[in-house]
Amino acid sequence: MTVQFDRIALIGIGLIGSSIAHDIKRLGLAKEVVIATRSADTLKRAEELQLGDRYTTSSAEAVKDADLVIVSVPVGASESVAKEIAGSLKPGAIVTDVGSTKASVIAQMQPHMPPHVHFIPGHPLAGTEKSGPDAGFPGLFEGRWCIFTPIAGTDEAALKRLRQFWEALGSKVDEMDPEHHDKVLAIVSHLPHIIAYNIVGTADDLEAVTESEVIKYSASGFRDFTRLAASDPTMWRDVCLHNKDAILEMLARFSEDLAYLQRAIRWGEGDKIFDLFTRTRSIRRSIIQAGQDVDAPDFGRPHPLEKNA
Ligand SMILES: NC(=O)C1=CN([C@@H]2O[C@H](COP(=O)(O)OP(=O)(O)OC[C@H]3O[C@@H](n4cnc5c(N)ncnc54)[C@H](O)[C@@H]3O)[C@@H](O)[C@H]2O)C=CC1
Ligand SMILES: O=C(O)C(=O)Cc1ccc(O)cc1
Repeated sequence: MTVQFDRIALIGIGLIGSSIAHDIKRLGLAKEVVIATRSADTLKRAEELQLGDRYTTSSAEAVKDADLVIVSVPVGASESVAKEIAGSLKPGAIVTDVGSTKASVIAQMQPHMPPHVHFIPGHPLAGTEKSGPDAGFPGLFEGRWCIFTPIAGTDEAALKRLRQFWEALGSKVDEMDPEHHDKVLAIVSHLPHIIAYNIVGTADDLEAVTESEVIKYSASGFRDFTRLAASDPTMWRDVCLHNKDAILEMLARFSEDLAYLQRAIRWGEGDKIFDLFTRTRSIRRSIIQAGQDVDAPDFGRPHPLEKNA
């Protein structure tokens, strides 16, 4: 693989930042990688893992002379990072992010971006329930989508360079309007996590009644929920607060549909229950037919390249 950038700055070095760092190194995509994160302990760990070439707790310091800046922090920290780096960005630099919500990240970052940089919001649809620099691994983005939500008038050459970067990591790149992205992700990613947090919380509340039965007899259905519900609380709190409207809209529909199912169960309406379950069963089949990898992490199993998979 050829070097694509002289200097890449990674702001935030958790699961996503460190996975990107592994791939940049593995594929030789940059001459130099500078890593910045807020906490000195996390930075020390990134250095021990040899994820980059230079390390600093100052995001402003890290972005100096960087051609590509990738912000991989919880979405609620986007504005503070944008403010911190704004004055140090190199003219012509590409600034991107990996946040799970897009309209809010744009609202937080865009006003601070100087006119001489190319700000291109992005979101790789790949991850796990783990967090921190030890959680990252090479190949996380292989075969997965990365969605860009570009701002109107974005320089085509900058878009192409960023697309080539993600493609080098093995991703398939798509473009979407940020509001549309947020609605789609609300139903396919944010609601499943919220439902998982909720059901595991309910089971935990019941535990006082059932003593240790919840854990002892937890079959695979419940175990799948516990994986999602083990995801990073800061990251997911921020997703909930920063995609509020789309999540509330999807939760309202979900509650209505749950009430329908609840009523069908109450009145013994087996046909209604059977019809719904038959329709949903075919969804997984159509995902497989569409060539999507149901064994990928988003479908509940460890990624084959993940440590301790
Ligand atoms: N975890 C996942 O599966 C996925 C996460 N994302 C998005 O990627 C972003 C990062 O998530 P993860 O890597 O999973 O989180 P993480 O919790 O593993 O890492 C977050 C990193 O950001 C740093 N950080 C927090 N606030 C900061 C600040 N103000 N300045 C500098 N560094 C700061 C933390 O020290 C840590 O290094 C989030 O926006 C998340 O929505 C996107 C796709 C998948
Ligand atoms: O671990 C899982 O199942 C995920 O769904 C990972 C994930 C979390 C957040 C994202 O924005 C994208 C992917």
